[in-house]
Amino acid sequence: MARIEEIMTLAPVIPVLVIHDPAHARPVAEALVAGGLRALEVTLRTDCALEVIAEMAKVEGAVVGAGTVLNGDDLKRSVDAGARFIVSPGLTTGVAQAARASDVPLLPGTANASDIMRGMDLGLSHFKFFPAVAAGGIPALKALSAPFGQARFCPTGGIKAETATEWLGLPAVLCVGGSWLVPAGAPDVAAITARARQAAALKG
Ligand SMILES: O=C(O)C(=O)C[C@H](O)[C@H](O)COP(=O)(O)O
Repeated sequence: MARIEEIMTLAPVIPVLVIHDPAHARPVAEALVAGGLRALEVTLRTDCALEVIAEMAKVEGAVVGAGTVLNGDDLKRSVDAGARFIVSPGLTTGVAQAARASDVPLLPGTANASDIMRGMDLGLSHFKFFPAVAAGGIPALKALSAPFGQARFCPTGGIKAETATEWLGLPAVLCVGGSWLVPAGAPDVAAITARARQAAALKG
């Protein structure tokens, strides 16, 4: 099993997190883990993201990764902060090589057949499908995954609690990603845990 597959199968949903205050890191991670979601994607969209990764990595049961990783430097900084997996909106040779050099599992974004073929050339078989809804939704991923029998996906982008089940029903889909679990602002930990619990119980 590819190591990224172990992360993709910890739970049906990977929360995509945009955290603006390092003080929110631990309560958010604890609330998500309490609800049954262990793989947490902290996007490098905020200035404090690396600090957030380091804080969340201290939470028991959390498997913290970095998202919005755009190049090898982002990747190395994320791994140094404690990221145990890497998510990228796209797929570049630079990011793939940096992931191999750091020996960290990579979930790179793909949106078409050429992206997937380039990933396969780089030895990858597990991909994010991004932006999932805007790139054609379920019909697009069904059609795309047909020629690539071994490929497995984490669709992300535009997926919500109400639509996740349908995506999870596709045989090539191991999990979905989404930002709906943790809305912006001061964290309401009870609400986050409730949403996480609901997400963790989703079945394909
Ligand atoms: O930041 C990144 O690395 C991305 O690739 C984008 C995120 O995964 C999506 O923006 C999440 O999508 P929503 O669940 O629709 O908010």
